[in-house]
Amino acid sequence: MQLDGQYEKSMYINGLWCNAESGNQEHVVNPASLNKIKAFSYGDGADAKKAVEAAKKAFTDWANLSARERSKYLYSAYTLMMEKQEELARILTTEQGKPLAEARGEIASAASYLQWYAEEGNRVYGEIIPSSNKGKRLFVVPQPIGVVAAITPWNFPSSMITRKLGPALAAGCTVVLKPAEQTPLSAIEIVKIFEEVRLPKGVLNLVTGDPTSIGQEFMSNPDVRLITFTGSTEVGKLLMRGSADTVKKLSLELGGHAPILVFDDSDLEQAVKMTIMSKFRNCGQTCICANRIYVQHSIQEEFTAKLMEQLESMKIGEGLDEQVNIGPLIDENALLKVKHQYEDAISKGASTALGGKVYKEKLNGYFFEPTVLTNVSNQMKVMNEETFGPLLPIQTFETEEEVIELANHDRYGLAAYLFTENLNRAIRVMEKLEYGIVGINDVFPAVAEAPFGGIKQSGQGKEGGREGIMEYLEMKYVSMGLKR
Ligand SMILES: NC(=O)C1=CN([C@@H]2O[C@H](COP(=O)(O)OP(=O)(O)OC[C@H]3O[C@@H](n4cnc5c(N)ncnc54)[C@H](OP(=O)(O)O)[C@@H]3O)[C@@H](O)[C@H]2O)C=CC1
Ligand SMILES: O=C(O)CCCC(=O)O
Repeated sequence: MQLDGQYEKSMYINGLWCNAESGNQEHVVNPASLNKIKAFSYGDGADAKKAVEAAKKAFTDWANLSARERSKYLYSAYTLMMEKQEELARILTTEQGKPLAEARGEIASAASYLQWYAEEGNRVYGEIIPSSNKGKRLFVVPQPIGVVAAITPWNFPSSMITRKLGPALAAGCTVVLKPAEQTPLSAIEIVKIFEEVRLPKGVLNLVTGDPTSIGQEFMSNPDVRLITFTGSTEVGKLLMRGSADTVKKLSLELGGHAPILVFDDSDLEQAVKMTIMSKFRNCGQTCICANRIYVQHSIQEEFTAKLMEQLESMKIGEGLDEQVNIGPLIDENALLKVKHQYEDAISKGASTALGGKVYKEKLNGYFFEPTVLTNVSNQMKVMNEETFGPLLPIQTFETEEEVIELANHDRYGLAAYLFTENLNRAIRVMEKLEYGIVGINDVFPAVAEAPFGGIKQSGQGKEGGREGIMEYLEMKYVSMGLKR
């Protein structure tokens, strides 16, 4: 795809690229330069309805293929995606802003979900239950749930899509995808890959446009049997409420507010390095990003000094520049949210150890300096709300019990991390953390082969791993009377 400001037909319904029925269009904006890079179709509920009809029509044939046959399409899509890694990474960086090295990593990660589910689709087993009645046989038969509506965010415009498409298609479901309006280009490219591997028409459909109207159609249409969503907790709740009337299954990957616990018996070099990687990758816009850092009091000075030393060398700028390691935030609202949390913390007594300003040097985009706050307390917004930006607050603690309490005192429960070299402490603390994912001396838990997902207001359901495909399956129970 040439990012040349031209118009891109971005709706793919029943195997055909098309415009929105309304004829409306919007632009994709590069968050680093604020240049308009491409126009795309801005559809609504009417387009979503057509897409659901197409997905419904395609369902029976797709579900009736053998898992092996479905797997071939996924495996070919994986191979093609890896062949196009560089091209796709550049598109991703241009519309989303993350540094190119991270974008390349995201494409590889996105492809890995297609590869892994191409394999896992072949291992969807049923069950035979020993019956208490000699005259009966009891079975459980897994079957695809039906038409799936997938709503995805802008922070990982490729991998959040394939994390849903991989297991859904492998299970035998058909899909209508609605990507974020900031990043439709990566979604278009993924659909083109499936078109190129000749996925049967209607199995994968794409609608771009008005989230409220498209979301309304997904929620009210009885033919949509599952909504799988990654995004904010607020929209997740709205989808839950709106899906009540049609009693849909929901798989929700929502906000997070991850704590990092650094104990005095940790490998400090490793803890500092990984804290930086967790907090500043994707400019802090990752739902499992470290949001609050708790450092044991006795090592706080040394930890902060080492952290600052490493942060000084970070380069802010446009992600296509290979030297850059911090790109822009996605839009103005995201920038204002970070600024607001920073000002709130300062007004309540925090000190700025580094950064603190909107970054404008020769750049038009939504840049904020990597920022470190010390003298931080529980009353500050940054310790209570998801930041989604490059703001790193450090609070100290004295005891294990105290920091577990601080970490768990939250409405979110997605990911938490701890650094310690003490095996007993690692297990003890891990077991007490009320989170769906715990990283011990590790901040990169998201892999295709493991179940990713939150508890509390961070969502329900899992993506990745054996559990990930279960979201897309119904377990049909069969009770059979036996004649002898
Ligand atoms: N868990 C995660 O990975 C993510 C968490 N977030 C959190 O959410 C905050 C806000 O980000 P934002 O992009 O606004 O997140 P949203 O939850 O608004 O967006 C995520 C997806 O939901 C869609 N959407 C928005 N409103 C509706 C609706 N009424 N019905 C159906 N779909 C809808 C969006 O479409 P559209 O783009 O067209 O608005 C997008 O595709 C972030 O600052 C962050 O805290 C955000 C993104 C990802
Ligand atoms: O922000 C998310 O929802 C997923 C993180 C993906 C990753 O770590 O690669």
